[in-house]
Amino acid sequence: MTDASSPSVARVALTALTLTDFRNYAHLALKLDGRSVVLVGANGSGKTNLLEAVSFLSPGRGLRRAPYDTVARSGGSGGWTVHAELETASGPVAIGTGIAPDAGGPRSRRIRIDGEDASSSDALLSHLDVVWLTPAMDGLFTGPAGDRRRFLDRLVMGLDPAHGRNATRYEKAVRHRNRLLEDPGADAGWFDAIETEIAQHGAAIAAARADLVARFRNAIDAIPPDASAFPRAHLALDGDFEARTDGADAQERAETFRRLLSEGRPRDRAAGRTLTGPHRADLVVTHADKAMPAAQASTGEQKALLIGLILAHAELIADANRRAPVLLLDEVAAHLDPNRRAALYDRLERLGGQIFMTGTDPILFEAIGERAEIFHVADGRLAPGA
Ligand SMILES: Nc1ncnc2c1ncn2[C@@H]1O[C@H](COP(=O)(O)OP(=O)(O)OP(=O)(O)O)[C@@H](O)[C@H]1O
Repeated sequence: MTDASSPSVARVALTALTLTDFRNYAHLALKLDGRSVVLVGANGSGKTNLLEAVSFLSPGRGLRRAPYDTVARSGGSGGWTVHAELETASGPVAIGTGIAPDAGGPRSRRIRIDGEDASSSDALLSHLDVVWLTPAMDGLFTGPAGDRRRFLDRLVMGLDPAHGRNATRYEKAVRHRNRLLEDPGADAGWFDAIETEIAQHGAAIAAARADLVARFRNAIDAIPPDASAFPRAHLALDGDFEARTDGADAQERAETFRRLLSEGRPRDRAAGRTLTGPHRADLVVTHADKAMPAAQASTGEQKALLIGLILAHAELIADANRRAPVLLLDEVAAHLDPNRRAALYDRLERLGGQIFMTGTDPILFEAIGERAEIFHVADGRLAPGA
């Protein structure tokens, strides 16, 4: 794999972060020197909340998948803001997001870039990529397929910003068809129209996912098995639609999907929902070094696999976008023995991006040395030093 810290990979770093009424932060004005950031503090002090604020600098609902109104501080105005100054290869960029106190619902947030309103949060991807790993992802390999699909779609979005928009349109069209399935008077022409739309978006989604899986495999296979402190993961897609369209080109995929939908109307009507398509796919993760399903690995192995997967993904983004992502690692260091921690910090240094890391004990971060700024977090406030 290309060493992401080569000069042609740009670095993006937050140099300031300002929060108002975000979770347990009434007001935070943080100046950063651009190095990585370590947050040390007791449980419930606000470490994950700060990472979550940074995750809102990318499209979507952040690392907790929280409805936008729920991150507003209890007892605050009802609105919230996150503002960041970025140092990028093309100069400084100011990014802001948030909701107003009277936003009236959880569905949308405002995005501002250099003082101008952006029409979509996808615009953030022009300036930075944010990748995260949190304890909430620990059950990814054994939990519901929907979690793995969402995870996969985030991976895809790191390389293909249009994917999120496609997925939203696709899901909307599938919901529309599901309503038609429940309507005994629904006209065949209405089905034809919505199925054509579903097939177009669905084929694009399946193609983008298949492309990510293939690129991921190439990147993973380029790492010699004993060259990483973390196990290597292989990804594969599993699903009825995926199996029937494996290797097909875009037009064949869309045509096959449209036919499957059309033929499946009686079955789907009986089920009350659309039973074929990318919304039913699963992401299969394998421990490549042991040729074993990730779901069968031990708890510690699953965590190590997940770390390896996220690192490989961050490296893939750096390689593809020629820009190292900002990486948020929540409570990762605590799971590693000192050798693996040191290996992690070295690999992060090679990645070349700004990393935000959390932990309850400063000893976890001793091996980082001068590569990071350390802050102590207590009760929604930050102070320099551990
Ligand atoms: N909307 C909100 N308004 C005010 N406080 C909130 C809000 N949401 C969460 N909190 C508070 O934030 C605190 C949790 O912060 P956070 O999850 O960042 O902790 P942490 O430092 O990561 O802890 P841990 O080490 O346990 O993961 C809790 O005390 C919680 O009550």
